[in-house]
Amino acid sequence: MMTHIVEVNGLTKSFGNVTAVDHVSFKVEANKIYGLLGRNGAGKTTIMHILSAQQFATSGELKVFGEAPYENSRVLNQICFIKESQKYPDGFRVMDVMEVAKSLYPDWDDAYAGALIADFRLPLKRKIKKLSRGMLSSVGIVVGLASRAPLTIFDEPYLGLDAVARALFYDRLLEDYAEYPRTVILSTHLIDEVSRLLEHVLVIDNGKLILNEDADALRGRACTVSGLATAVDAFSRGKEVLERQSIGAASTATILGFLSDHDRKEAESLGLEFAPVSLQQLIVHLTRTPLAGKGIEQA
Ligand SMILES: Nc1ncnc2c1ncn2[C@@H]1O[C@H](COP(=O)(O)OP(=O)(O)OP(=O)(O)O)[C@@H](O)[C@H]1O
Repeated sequence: MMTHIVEVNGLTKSFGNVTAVDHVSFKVEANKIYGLLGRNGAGKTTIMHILSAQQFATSGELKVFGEAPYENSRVLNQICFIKESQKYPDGFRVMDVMEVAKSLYPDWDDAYAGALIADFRLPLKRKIKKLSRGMLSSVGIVVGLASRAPLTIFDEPYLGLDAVARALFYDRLLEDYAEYPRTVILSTHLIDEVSRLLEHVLVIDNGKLILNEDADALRGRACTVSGLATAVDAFSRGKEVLERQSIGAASTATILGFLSDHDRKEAESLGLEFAPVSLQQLIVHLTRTPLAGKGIEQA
């Protein structure tokens, strides 16, 4: 049985002299929630456009549900792609979007869509053009969830969405996913907010895949130690320190790598305190360096 629903090998996409996606290889397993993370312009949207056959790769191999996705209805029927700036035909009302979605997605659940519309307080008869920015995002989220597509891709789906609506999205996604497992790829900058949802993390930086790891494993990948600067110094020696901050005699160091029992005992004896590093902090650390030698010339 096929468990990888996406297989990408050496995927590259260039726009003139900009390499938006640079030899990226990864696999996506069925029935998992993936976070596709990275800074602005990293190449996330381009990858999602290629997976959903909205753009051609310049080179590399791509299989989605075991096949090339281009003009392939067997594959495309199984993908729902929700983007932040979705355009709808003039005059479309919320109910028209739902009707079209119903005809597009074989696993669409009308009753569930209705419940979500009520949850997100969407006025069915209102024209899409008259919706607020946040309501427009909610329309996309309702379509993405109710499509129950085997591969559902959300690209920054919540521009303008308030905190209550975002929490509703996360809760509904988790509940429905538990009942109807499918693969979700979520691209977002709100990493802390979605952190509990993610089972696997792909981090793209400047077109390259720099991290492809199970989210739980990643959560244990770094920690901060704090205490007296001299003790932090002694403990950090020989370890990979991502960040160091000092205030007076007190210091904090963010250390990459798993700490052994021996390390923990040493830290205790030095009077140091541990704290976990959030996924967001870790990713910020991993992607914060400037692009050496590239400046802003790349455009
Ligand atoms: N149609 C295009 N023509 C030229 N350059 C493009 C085009 N689409 C994307 N790019 C460039 O490719 C790079 C990756 O863009 P992409 O939209 O994939 O990034 P992203 O990770 O989704 O960013 P963000 O988080 O800001 O949405 C950027 O440098 C962007 O300027």
